[in-house]
Amino acid sequence: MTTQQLTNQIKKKQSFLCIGLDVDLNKIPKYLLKEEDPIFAFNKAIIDATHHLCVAYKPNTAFYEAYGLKGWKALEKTINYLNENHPEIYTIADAKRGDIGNTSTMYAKAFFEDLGFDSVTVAPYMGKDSVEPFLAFEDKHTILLALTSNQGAFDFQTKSVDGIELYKQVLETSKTWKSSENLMYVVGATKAEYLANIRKIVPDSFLLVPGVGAQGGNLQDVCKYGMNDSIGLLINSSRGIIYASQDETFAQAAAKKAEDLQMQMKAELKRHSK
Ligand SMILES: O=C(O)c1cc(=O)[nH]c(=O)n1[C@@H]1O[C@H](COP(=O)(O)O)[C@@H](O)[C@H]1O
Repeated sequence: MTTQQLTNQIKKKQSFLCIGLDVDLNKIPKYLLKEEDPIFAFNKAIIDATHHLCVAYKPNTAFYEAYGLKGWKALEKTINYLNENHPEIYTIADAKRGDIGNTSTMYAKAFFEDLGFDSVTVAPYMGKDSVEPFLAFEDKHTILLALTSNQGAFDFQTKSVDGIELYKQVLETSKTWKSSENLMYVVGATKAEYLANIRKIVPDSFLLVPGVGAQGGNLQDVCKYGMNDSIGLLINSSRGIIYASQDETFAQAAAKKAEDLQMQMKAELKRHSK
């Protein structure tokens, strides 16, 4: 999917919500554990109840890999379900990969070709030749970690090297890489005050912003500092939506939480268009 198509969906749905499908078998309703594939049953119910309220889904692969072959099968069924039933929805494999070139190519094939995701999250630490293999895939996006939502972001990302903070160097340097038009960046919602400076470096790029909901990030602040002329934001919430209830009403409860965020996004879009 192109960024223009994504922006069109955002305008149509009045939403730039990304729902994180981070499925933990200890947190889903107990009665689903009787299903042959409880992870997929949970995801299907969440997708069926929320697809009109969001423009993207982001399964974090850790939550699937943790369950071995069964988990990976559930991930495959989830992406196939999305691509077959909701091709207009943007999909993110949150895998945080990145390695030497030939290995990165295999990671990229796994998520773009075999599973058919629109994008994958990638760590920038190993540099240009670890990221360019992902960028080489046409109409696919590489979402590079820039400034993450966690406390540990201050260990390295905000430290200065030659007088410039590392996350700024990631943004600046990555713009020089081959096919850099296929880049998006992760910026944590908990670091909204950094967004104004980030926008000076990457004014046009899409930003994936996790950390509203369970991690306490503020949607309005993210919009104030991070929205650009074509919106340019995907705001993710995982636990805050999918675990709204643990009984039979879980999917409707998730839809209610998603709707709360979508309404706030609609208000932000209205404010932005004035
Ligand atoms: O790349 C990510 O999506 C990510 C980056 C980051 O800086 N912080 C962050 O929380 N995430 C992911 O976003 C999701 C946040 O989940 P909740 O805190 O439950 O909304 C998890 O899948 C995290 O792995």
